[in-house]
Amino acid sequence: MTIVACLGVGRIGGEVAYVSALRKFADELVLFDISEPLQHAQKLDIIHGMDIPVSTNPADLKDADYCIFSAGYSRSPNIKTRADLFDKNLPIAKESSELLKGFSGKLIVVTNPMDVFTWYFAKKSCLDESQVVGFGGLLDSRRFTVVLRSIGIEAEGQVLGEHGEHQVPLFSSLDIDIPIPVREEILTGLRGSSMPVIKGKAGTVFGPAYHIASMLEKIEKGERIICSLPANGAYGIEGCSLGLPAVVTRSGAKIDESLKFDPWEMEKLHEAADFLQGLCRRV
Ligand SMILES: NC(=O)c1ccc[n+]([C@@H]2O[C@H](COP(=O)([O-])OP(=O)(O)OC[C@H]3O[C@@H](n4cnc5c(N)ncnc54)[C@H](O)[C@@H]3O)[C@@H](O)[C@H]2O)c1
Ligand SMILES: O=C(O)C[C@H](O)C(=O)O
Repeated sequence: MTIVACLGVGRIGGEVAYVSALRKFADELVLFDISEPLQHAQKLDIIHGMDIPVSTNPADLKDADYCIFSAGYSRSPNIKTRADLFDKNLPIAKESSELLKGFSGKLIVVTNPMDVFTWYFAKKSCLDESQVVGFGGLLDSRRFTVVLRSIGIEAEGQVLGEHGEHQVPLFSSLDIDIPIPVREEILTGLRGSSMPVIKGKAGTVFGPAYHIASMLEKIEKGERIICSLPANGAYGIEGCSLGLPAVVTRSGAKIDESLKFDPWEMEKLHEAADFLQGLCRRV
């Protein structure tokens, strides 16, 4: 029996609840949002579709196996980067950590800037670091796969680093050599890949929700994923959480340190770490 909770049930939380019920991953849902009418509407909309117990009692959050943290502000077209949401979403993360007292499941951090809030919950909240993992790398990797396919390269893209401007697509693992100027051009495209969705429908929904639900399933199976974790010295990085390959289970996570980076990738990864260390110091 698996209980999935969503803390913040706007676009992302609502869709993840729906998709994880639809995929029969969740046997029970707990929905919490600061907006009571929205929370009620999301519950009704789900149970009008399928038979699944849905609690809206915040006291039930602590009994969930997985809690998706998706409360807070999202980007509008005039908010340039995810990092620009830091000041507005930090108080929401702090408030939410109060609601998570006694929670012993796995927290999946989605709210942006996601890597920084992963660090916050892992290092500064009432939770144990082993309970916390950030979502973003699987989505960025899929976007990279889509771009590679559009230029005739059939490969599964992998994107590490920040879920944001300092993302690091891995080119050296591809069968084909991609020159630096082309890499930079692709990277610029990847940085902007969610904006047409935000402009067209106010926020990304299906892509993230699909991959968050997949991530829960991969955690259950102990499959390798790309996710945000405090690096704690991996690849020579300290003082921040960022996207790395890892095997994550309910009880912990093991970063896969076997990847080999070329100099361009290594430089980008350390730029991501430098940037995120600055923000993580502020939590
Ligand atoms: N990591 C990723 O890949 C990824 C993908 C998509 C969105 N996001 C981020 O996820 C967050 C949510 O995005 P969204 O599109 O669902 O936004 P949204 O505005 O649709 O939903 C956010 C919800 O949070 C609620 N909320 C605000 N303060 C709260 C509090 N203190 N307690 C409980 N609920 C509270 C709001 O009422 C709202 O319903 C944003 O920060 C967005 O940037 C991240
Ligand atoms: O781009 C955003 O602001 C939303 C989210 O982080 C995404 O990548 O879809």
